[in-house]
Formats: sequence, structure tokens, C-alpha cells
Amino acid sequence: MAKRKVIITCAVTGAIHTPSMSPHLPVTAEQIADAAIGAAEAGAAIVHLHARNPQDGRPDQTPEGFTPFLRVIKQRTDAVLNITTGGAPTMTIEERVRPAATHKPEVASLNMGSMNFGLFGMLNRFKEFQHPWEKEYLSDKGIIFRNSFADIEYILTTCAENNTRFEFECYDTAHLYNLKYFLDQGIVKAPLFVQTVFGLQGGIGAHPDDVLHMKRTADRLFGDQYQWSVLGAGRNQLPIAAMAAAMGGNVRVGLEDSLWAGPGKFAESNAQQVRLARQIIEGLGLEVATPDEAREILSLKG
Ligand SMILES: C[C@H](N)CC(=O)CC(=O)O
Ligand SMILES: [Zn+2]
Repeated sequence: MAKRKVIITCAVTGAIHTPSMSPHLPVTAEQIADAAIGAAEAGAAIVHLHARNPQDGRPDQTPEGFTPFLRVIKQRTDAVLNITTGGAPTMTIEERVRPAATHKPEVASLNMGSMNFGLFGMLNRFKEFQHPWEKEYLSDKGIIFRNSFADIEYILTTCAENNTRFEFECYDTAHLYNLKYFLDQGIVKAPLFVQTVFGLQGGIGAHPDDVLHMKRTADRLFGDQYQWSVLGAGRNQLPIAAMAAAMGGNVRVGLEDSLWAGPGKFAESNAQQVRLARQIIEGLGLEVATPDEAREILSLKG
């Protein structure tokens, strides 16, 4: 019997962690390109991309901020490129959609609901910061990651003519119901790539019951019209990946979501996390999907 193909997504830098937290967090365009290429060579079929200001690592959501590394990654890999529309939770929706609208990627992330966005928990672990913006950003208890029905529709319509498909970020069951609403409206089309997010402060926890609850809810709402994927924040990354792989899911790793390669051990690269996820997947007798197999499974434009 053919082994099930598991799609590994690698989110190489993001906009949650800040440069002072880990020397391995890619900041410059060159570092982001190298990280994405390394992750693809290690087995990631999809690379999820954010840009940063090369001087101080602040999240940068200008289309120009993405151009240098997109070019290099496309030259050096056939990985599926996934551009963020989440940006940083403090940005406007117009700002957030611009890179995906400009670069017309095969995939873009789409956050399926508004939520309290807690980064301050990380201040228990990280104390010293090089750049003033880091502590200010992380300690802000007032962050609401706004994704209204109008915001979501705005991103969907803005990217629609580009044949870009979406990684639907669902941080709680309500977000799955929001996605169901857009499916029923015919605004989004199956197969849906549903990325369930666990353990991010403000969203659902990372207990096995939470994973089961999100999967059961998605199965009930979408049946065979979706491809399930998971990401676990911080120390939950690999345990959540292992659970989901055993339950028929796909996995997301990367320094956007976690700085660790096991308890108390800093990941030295995104590729290291991809290799750890791969070991789990192959250990379960499954196979890692290639970029073209992921394109097939997710009906991407290629
Ligand atoms: C938890 C992750 N930060 C979800 C994410 O990657 C959001 C986005 O870029 O649109
Ligand atoms: Zn992201």
C-alpha cells in the first residue's frame, strides 16, 4: 500500500519572535533565503515567508521587503512559496495584504478570526533586548489581531484574480466555523488547506483534547474537502506535529512558531526543525511530500 504523503510547511522567521531571542532567527533577506532553501532541502514542501527590516529585525510588510529573498528562493528551489497576509498583528489590513497581492504567490496565509494576541508570556523567558521596539512590542497586552469578516473578504477578493490559494490559520473552533461560512458562500473553494494553530496565547491550548476537538470539528464541517495541518507554538511544536502526523495530518514547523529543537534546546536552524519533523513522519512509516506532490494534493496553480 502506498505510504501517505505528509506535507511539511516551514515558517522561517515570522513576526512573533524578535532578533534578541535567538541568534538563529533569520533577519536579513539573505538569511531568510538561506533558511528557506535549507528547509526545502531538508524536506519542507512549502515555505511560509515574512520579511524583516535588516537593521533592527522589525517586521516589514512592504512588497519590496520580500523581493530579494523571493527571487533567490525561486532560483534555488521548487518549494511552494507561501506569503503572509498576517504580517504583524499591529498592522492594517491594507498593509498586510500588499505583498501577496503584488507577488501573486501559489499560497498566502489567511487568518480566520480576530483574537487577543498575547506575546508577553515570552518575557518570562527572555529579558535582554538589543532594540527598544522588541520589549515594547512583546509587552503590549492590548494587541487585538483583527480579522473581521470584512477583512477576510477583502484579502480573499484582493488575491482572488491571482489564483493564489490559502493556508487558513484557525486559532480556535470559531475560526473553523468562519471558514465554513466562506465555503458555504462559495467565496473559497475546496480542497481547503486548514492550518490549526495550538498554544498561542489568546487561541486554543495545546492539550491532546484541544487537537482532537479541532480535528473533530473540522471533520464535521469540511468532511473530505480539506487537508488538515497543525502548528504548535513554542515547546508544543514537535509534540503537536507527532500527534497530527499519527492522526492523518500535515505539519508546520519553523522559527516563526518555535525557537526550540526539544526542551530548553535552541534550534540552530529551520532545517533542523524540518529534519526532526521528518524523523517523526518517517518513524511512523509515512513519507514526506515533495513540492509537486503538495501542489497536487492542494490543487495549486504551480
Ligand atoms: C501563528 C502564526 N504566526 C500564524 C501565521 O503565520 C499568521 C500569518 O503569517 O498570517
Ligand atoms: Zn506567518
